[in-house]
Amino acid sequence: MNISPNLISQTAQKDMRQRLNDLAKPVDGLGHLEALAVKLAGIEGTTDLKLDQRCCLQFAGDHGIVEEDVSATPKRVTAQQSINSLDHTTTIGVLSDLFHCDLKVIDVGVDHQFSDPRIIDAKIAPGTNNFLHQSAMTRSQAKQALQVGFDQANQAIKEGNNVLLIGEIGIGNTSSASAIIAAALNLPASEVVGRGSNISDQKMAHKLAVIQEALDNKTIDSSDPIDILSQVGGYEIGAMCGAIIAAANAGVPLVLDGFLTYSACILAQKFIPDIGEHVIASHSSHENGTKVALKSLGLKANFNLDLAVGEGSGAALLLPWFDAIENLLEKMMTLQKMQVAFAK
Ligand SMILES: O=C(O)c1ccc[n+]([C@@H]2O[C@H](COP(=O)([O-])O)[C@@H](O)[C@H]2O)c1
Ligand SMILES: Cc1cc2nc[nH]c2cc1C
Repeated sequence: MNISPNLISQTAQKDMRQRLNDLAKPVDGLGHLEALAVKLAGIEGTTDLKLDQRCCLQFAGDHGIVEEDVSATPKRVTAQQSINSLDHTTTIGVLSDLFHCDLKVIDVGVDHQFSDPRIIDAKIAPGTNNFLHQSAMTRSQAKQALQVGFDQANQAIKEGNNVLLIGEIGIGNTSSASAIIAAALNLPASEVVGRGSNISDQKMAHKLAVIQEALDNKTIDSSDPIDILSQVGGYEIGAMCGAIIAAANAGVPLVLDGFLTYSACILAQKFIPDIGEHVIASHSSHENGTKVALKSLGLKANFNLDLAVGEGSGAALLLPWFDAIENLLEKMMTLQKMQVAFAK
């Protein structure tokens, strides 16, 4: 996995501001859509944005920490929803159809032997170890997880996709993501642990205690993303981190989804400190640690619907905004043609 992020083009950003200012509307009239268009221009290095070939990479993995009763959901849902996504009956399955986005499901670490050939088999192990008592995975497995995501993203780009979305399915993974963010940012678990797939107050107190105990029992090098990933991570989270790095290298916009994708991006930030410049945030997740994670990445979410689904579903909901940007740039009348100049 080589790490050589494409430079963000300030020229393309400046040209995009100019192009937006010349559209038949008040200056800054398109508000946040304009900021999004400028960011996309910087990533792609052109004002001639290409946003029509989209692919969501949904990475799937199981988590040993579920033995500690930290989730509301049975573990087998990871495997079930992986198949359901391919049948287009999950949230991302429906939304990816609706918004013209290809969807790939990649098994990086599900505790199930799939016989469905539509699942991309990149299984490293049948789930992580319980990180309360052991390392979640070895350093070598952590590197493999990064490589899986890196390769899958590069493959999707090679196939002609000009926008990548990342998502996941992994029962128990909000525990892992919280521990990753706490370890990476040197924060107590209480600042990042949340309700995940909607646990009760009682279970929430227990989950918090489990994650804090796990962190207290480990010595994690907060500057080393492989150490963090191997001690408390998840295979699908590592893969998402690899996908983020590949997209940044290629200058292809990658849309983050919710909390799990933030944890992957915080790992990617250890490799590429300005990674927030290279990725697009979609929504602001319902999960507790959202604010602190997005702040650390220097990212502002574009919308907040209090989503807590994951799968890439929130990222897909940003796609109509991309359609809007592409169409407005292409079809709108210009002030120049109208011979309109604004009064100073
Ligand atoms: O994307 C989010 O922000 C998000 C927030 C809460 C839960 N989830 C989803 O719920 C699952 C993890 O929840 P849990 O309680 O099992 O840790 C996992 O499959 C995620 O996709 C996702
Ligand atoms: C049904 C269900 C679907 C999910 N998708 C992502 N996480 C999930 C958790 C549950 C419970």
